[in-house]
Amino acid sequence: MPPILQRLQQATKMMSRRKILLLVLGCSTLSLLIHQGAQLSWYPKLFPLSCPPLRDSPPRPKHMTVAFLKTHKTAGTTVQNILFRFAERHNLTVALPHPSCEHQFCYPRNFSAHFVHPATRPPHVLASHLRFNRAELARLMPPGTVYVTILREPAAMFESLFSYYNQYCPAFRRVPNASLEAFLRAPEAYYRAGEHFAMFAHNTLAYDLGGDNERSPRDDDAYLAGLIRQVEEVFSLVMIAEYFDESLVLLRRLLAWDLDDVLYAKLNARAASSRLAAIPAALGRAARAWNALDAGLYDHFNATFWRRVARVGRACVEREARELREARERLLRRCFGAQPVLRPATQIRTKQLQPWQPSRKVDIMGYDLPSGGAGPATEACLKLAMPEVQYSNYLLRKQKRRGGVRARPEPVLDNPPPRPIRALPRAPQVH
Ligand SMILES: Nc1ncnc2c1ncn2[C@@H]1O[C@H](COP(=O)(O)OS(=O)(=O)O)[C@@H](OP(=O)(O)O)[C@H]1O
Repeated sequence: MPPILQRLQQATKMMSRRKILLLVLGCSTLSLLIHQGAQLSWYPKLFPLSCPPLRDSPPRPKHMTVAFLKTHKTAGTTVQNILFRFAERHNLTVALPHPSCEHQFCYPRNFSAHFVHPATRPPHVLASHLRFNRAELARLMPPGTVYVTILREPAAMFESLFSYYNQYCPAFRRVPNASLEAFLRAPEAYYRAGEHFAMFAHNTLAYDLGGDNERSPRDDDAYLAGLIRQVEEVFSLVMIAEYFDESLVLLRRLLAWDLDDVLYAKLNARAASSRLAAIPAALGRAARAWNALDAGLYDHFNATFWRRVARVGRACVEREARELREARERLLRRCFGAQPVLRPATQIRTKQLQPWQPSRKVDIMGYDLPSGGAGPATEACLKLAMPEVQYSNYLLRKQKRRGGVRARPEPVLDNPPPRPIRALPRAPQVH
């Protein structure tokens, strides 16, 4: 072979060896990245890949006293269910409303410790609807109680309130064709401050937090600032419904709980047919303008939420949220079958799992146990999907038995609330 051809052949061999070498190098780097859990993340390399250790030295025990302010239509029932199950697993006492308050602490009245059933005092955990009253809660809850609440984007929240309370709230009932658009075009035409359940139609978050829902930040921005300050003084964590899993990561870190302690099934969700698929931008703006106090609260606490996430490490929070979602999916499959689906109450055979229905026009969904609920994990699965009304009744019965007050007559409240919102679930229609 002529020398020029020999040199060419050698050069080609060198090239392919270099290519192979490069290929091997590339593959091993990729597999290293995947095995380290970096998973080609979009986060800049500055963020830590693992979370800072949760447990301090000496290890912090799980925090056992929690007061959760359950605001309306903000995913609060799902959080309440997490807390109820935690309380049961750890043999804690849950504060529950006196029967004449229904399943809420005599909402919409200002909370009073008198609304708490005596068999559920002194409590470790409180998670039922109430209108916040700092002094009365401090009187009820043990020192060191951690206060937590949750907010939701005001336009989405208002759409949910409008649909859910359509038959209860006179301001909504007056609107022709139950049209959210008509209401938001001229809210003053339908709304009367001070009438029964008016708080469901105007700045519900501010009302639940103990504020004056008729104040407008446009006329009085100091009021909003003062309300924010009060919330910050009391609440160690304000969760955000849109970032539910991230909120649970912060919650479990705050309370030194395990990730398993905050697994959940989504509760109290409306069927797709009972909700607006998307809120048009103009409607969203109108909802925020009408609920300007709530919008101000949400914007502030949404910003502080993300600052807090950044302090823990955004990549770390996202990673834990991902772990939580994976564990939650496994749990749902174990409990509700290979393809766990939310179903309307009419398709739920297990009575204890039928969610309360606010009206014939709104479908609230729930889970059902497969094959009539046979299997070892049944009890835990039942509780995981148990709606608020059934779970509150169950806990009250259990705690009364524990306290030995079964035979005693219920103490009567001198001034019970006007009308309960939640009675028993609507009976399912048989097809
Ligand atoms: N995990 C999670 N993440 C995001 N959103 C969730 C979650 N769980 C419940 N939801 C939604 O929260 C709405 C029900 O809120 P509440 O349980 O607080 O309602 S209530 O005031 O107790 O009646 C209800 O909203 P709408 O469906 O828009 O009405 C639920 O779908």
